[in-house]
Amino acid sequence: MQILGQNLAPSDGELYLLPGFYPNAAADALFQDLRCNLAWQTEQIQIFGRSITVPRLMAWYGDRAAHYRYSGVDHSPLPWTASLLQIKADLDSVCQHTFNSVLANLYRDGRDSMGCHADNEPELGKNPTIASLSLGDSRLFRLRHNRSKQTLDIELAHGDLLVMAGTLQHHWRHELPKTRQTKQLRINLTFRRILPANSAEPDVRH
Ligand SMILES: O=C(O)CCC(=O)C(=O)O
Ligand SMILES: [Fe+2]
Repeated sequence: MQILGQNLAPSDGELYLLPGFYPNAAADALFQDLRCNLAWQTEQIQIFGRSITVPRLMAWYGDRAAHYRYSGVDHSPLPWTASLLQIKADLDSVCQHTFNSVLANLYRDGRDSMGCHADNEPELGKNPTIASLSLGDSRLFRLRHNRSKQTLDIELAHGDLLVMAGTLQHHWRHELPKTRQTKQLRINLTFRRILPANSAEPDVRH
C-alpha cells in the first residue's frame, strides 16, 4: 500500500496516516451531516453473561449482504446515506480497495471510549484493510503490540484518515482510551470489507 506513504508500524503490519485527508471546510460539512443524519444508538453487549452498555453511540451502514457479528451482537447494516457513499468512493479510490460497510462511532466526550481490541473477526478475511476517518474533536489512538507490548500513540484530528492493513490485526491491538481532558464530540468511521457469509477464507483465525 505504498500509495499511502510511509508505513508507521515498526513491525508486523501496515499503518498509514493521511492528516487532513478532508480539509477543514469539507470535514466540517461531513461532521454536521453525520451527526444529524446517522441513526446513532446505544448498544448492549454481553460479557461473561452480563449485559453492558458500550461507552459511545454506534451505527452500522453498508451493502445489504454485509452482515457483521462482533462482541456477540449481529449487525445488520442500514442502507448507505449519500454522505457515507461519497466518503466510501473517496476511500475506495485512495486505498484502491472496495469497502462494503462502515461502522460509525460517536464519542460524546472524554468519558466515551473504545477498549483494546483487534479487528480480526473471520468475516473480515485474513489481512483486512480498514480505513478509519476521524471528524470532530481530536483523540489519542493507541496501538499495542501483542508480544513486545510496544505502544504507538497517534493523535487523530478532524479530517484525518488512518489506514490499517497487511498483518497488523494479527500482531497489534488498538484502543481509544478515556481521557480527563475536556473533549467535545468526535465521530469515527471505520470502513471495512465484509466477506459473504459462506466464503470466509479457509485459514482465518477464530
Ligand atoms: O474511534 C476510533 O478511532 C477507533 C475505532 C475502532 O477501532 C473500530 O471501530 O474498530
Ligand atoms: Fe478497531
